[in-house]
Amino acid sequence: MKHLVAPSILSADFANLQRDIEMLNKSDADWIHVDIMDGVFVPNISFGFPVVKAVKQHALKPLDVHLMIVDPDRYLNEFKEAGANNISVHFEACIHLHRTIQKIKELGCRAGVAINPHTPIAQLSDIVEDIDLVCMMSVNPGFGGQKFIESTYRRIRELRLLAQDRNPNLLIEIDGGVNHQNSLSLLQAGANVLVAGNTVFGADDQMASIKQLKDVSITRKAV
Ligand SMILES: O=C(CO)[C@H](O)[C@H](O)COP(=O)(O)O
Repeated sequence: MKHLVAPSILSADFANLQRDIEMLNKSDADWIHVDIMDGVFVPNISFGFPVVKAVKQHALKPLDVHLMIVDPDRYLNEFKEAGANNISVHFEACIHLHRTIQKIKELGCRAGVAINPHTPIAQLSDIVEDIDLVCMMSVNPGFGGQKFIESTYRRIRELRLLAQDRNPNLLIEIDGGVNHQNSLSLLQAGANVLVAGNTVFGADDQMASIKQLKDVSITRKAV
């Protein structure tokens, strides 16, 4: 399968959000990545339901919602109603992760688990067959524009190996510090979804930057 590109609107111009969503509609982007931060799970607050609903009104592409919030079960219905197509919850924020994943699926969304850079990949061993995607953090969550953490390559390979028997179609999404220098290596390691904030919205030609991420082509290495 051709990899997917999901620009993160955390780096968009919030004063011109409709313009930026319309740019994404016309671009080669596959999903629109939407970061929700509560100021508790991460040291930053982004935006909530009214903004997600407003984005949904203009978006022609699926909303890939990444919940960086504690106890996300409280808000799954609301995010579905606001327009989420994919919902990822943090491994570190869920006490009953299996139940949370079942709930996301019952809502008709793709179910994802996001994992912090310090959390061992092996912790996903007993949930990997129940999920559609892993949002692998390649920075510490909370802010756009951070430096990519190099151990991510090893972690992608480890996750691909873990998933190969139990969920070979698992989507491995890399979130944080993705750019035109590391995109090929990430795909070669086994990722198949690239999230990019600053690389897209910080570019002079944003649509060209998305196209460049989308056009990376690989011969996949055996894991
Ligand atoms: O989840 C996130 C931060 O917690 C963002 O999606 C991520 O940082 C993307 O921004 P950039 O590509 O600029 O690093």
